[in-house]
Amino acid sequence: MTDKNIEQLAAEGAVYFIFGATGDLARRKLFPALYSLYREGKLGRSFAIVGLARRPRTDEQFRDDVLESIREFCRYKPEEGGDWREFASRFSYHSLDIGNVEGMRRLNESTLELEKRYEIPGNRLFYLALAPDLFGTVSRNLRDGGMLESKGWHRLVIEKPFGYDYPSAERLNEEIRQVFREDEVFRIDHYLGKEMVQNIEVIRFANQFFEPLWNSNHIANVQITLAETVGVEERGAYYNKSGALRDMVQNHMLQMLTMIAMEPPSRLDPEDIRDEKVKVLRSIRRFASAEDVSRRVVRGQYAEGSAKGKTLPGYRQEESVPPDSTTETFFAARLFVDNFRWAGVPFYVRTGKRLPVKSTEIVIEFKNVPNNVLFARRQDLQPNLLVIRVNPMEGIYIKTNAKKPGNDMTIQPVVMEFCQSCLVGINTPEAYERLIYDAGRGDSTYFTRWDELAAAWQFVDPIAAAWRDRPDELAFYPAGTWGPERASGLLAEDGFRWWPVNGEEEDNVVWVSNSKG
Ligand SMILES: NC(=O)C1=CN([C@@H]2O[C@H](COP(=O)(O)OP(=O)(O)OC[C@H]3O[C@@H](n4cnc5c(N)ncnc54)[C@H](OP(=O)(O)O)[C@@H]3O)[C@@H](O)[C@H]2O)C=CC1
Ligand SMILES: O=C1O[C@H](COP(=O)(O)O)[C@@H](O)[C@H](O)[C@H]1O
Repeated sequence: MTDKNIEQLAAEGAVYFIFGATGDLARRKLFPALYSLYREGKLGRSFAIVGLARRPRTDEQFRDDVLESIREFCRYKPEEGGDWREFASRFSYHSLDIGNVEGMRRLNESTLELEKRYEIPGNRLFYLALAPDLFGTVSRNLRDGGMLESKGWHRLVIEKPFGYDYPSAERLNEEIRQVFREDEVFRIDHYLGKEMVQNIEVIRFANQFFEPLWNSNHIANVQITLAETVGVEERGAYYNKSGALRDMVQNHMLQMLTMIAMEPPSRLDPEDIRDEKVKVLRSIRRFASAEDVSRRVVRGQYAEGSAKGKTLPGYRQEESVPPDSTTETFFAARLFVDNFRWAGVPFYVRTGKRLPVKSTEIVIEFKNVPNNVLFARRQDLQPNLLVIRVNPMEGIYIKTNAKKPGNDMTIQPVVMEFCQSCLVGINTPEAYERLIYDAGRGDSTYFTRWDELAAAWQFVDPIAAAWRDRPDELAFYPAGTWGPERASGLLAEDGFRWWPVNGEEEDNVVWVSNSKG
């Protein structure tokens, strides 16, 4: 699709239906994102937003809820510019049990009136902020209730988790496919909406610096860390069935890996980009056996610990978690992408809850200069690094070696950082903003296609199966630490180590950054 087409589609406007409008996701992410888009004129020429859930609410009560959520979570404040009343007037609430087809018919009638009033040409975007077991029912009832008969386009935006394993994901996909075409389905992975994840394409494909080096001849290893300080909070009912593998690895971690590893697409077209990503997912070396999983994967659960002088409960002591749970809250692994470009390069991935910092970073560690007669044996020589800081700090830095000023030939590692989120005036859009905007204009680049999702589940399922047979291999780590010791062992076995994340400085490194005055 050309830029011009995309802009025209965005300009047409649509009715945005938020199913699950009284829920947590709508409150914390979706309403604020819609308001930011409104403030930036990105909801199209004309729009209306309909919130749906079972509990009764008047339009006025609903608008008050929305206002509260925007005040709390949005990067734009209704009091500081913009026309809040105009925005609020486009919001309405419809009480509906999505199992009820008659209710859907009534929704269609009121939607036709809305479309007439605001001159919206029948474009309808259905955002399902609902439990996944309702996705199939909603899809069927949207069709049976006549909601898909309007003249414009129809798009279904679906939240994660998309299934629990490959068979359940396939069943779910089949239910949706009975009603929607693949190009009408937008499966959210909010990491793909993050500014720095999207920036990977530019860093890789618009810099002659990096592209020639982006392969196993020059890269020693890749490290992807997604660390969180939070515990399971009140989400135990969901998380205890999911664990880090399904909650983070199957989606966000593998998506970041594919962005780093994929071949350049022939065009910047959603299908071309996603074709390349699928190839990576299919090239990730499968685990051959339970022993292979034990060798290459570390599985942990946080025990009681502390952070900032505060005692933190262990996972099993959390209120919403069974006291004998064997669910993993930490995952680390050594993965390989078995293709020409990446042969033999380890990709170390780790994610966990109750780690010391909140930080998502991708480190590319380069090989040392070959046969460097001058410096190869120097203790002070460090490998070059390229670090992409995804979240919450956004930016990029490179670590190089330089001569320390003085009479001796002492080597000094120097970091040069561009801290994007430190720039005054930068008000980075939230991932959900970008994704709702893209869905509104029909750009599916940063959504997961079914074959990507299928490949990710097919990779992850054997790990879960191996764990079922070996529950004793769960290792406990004190909350507030970097997970089980073995996570460092994974790298040490190959002669590597995890590089510090979150801008933690090491001794003897000169750090030049727009964040440090
Ligand atoms: N919260 C988050 O941060 C994240 C959530 N997600 C995913 O988003 C989805 C929603 O999550 P979340 O908002 O936390 O869930 P909540 O439990 O907070 O909200 C669920 C919503 O669904 C509505 N609902 C439930 N049953 C029906 C029904 N039969 N008919 C109509 N509406 C119904 C509820 O309203 P009512 O009871 O009034 O009917 C409520 O508005 C899930 O798939 C979750 O995995 C993904 C990433 C992050
Ligand atoms: O999808 C999820 O992501 C969040 C972490 O997202 P981030 O944008 O804050 O890094 C995680 O806490 C949650 O368990 C998971 O479901």
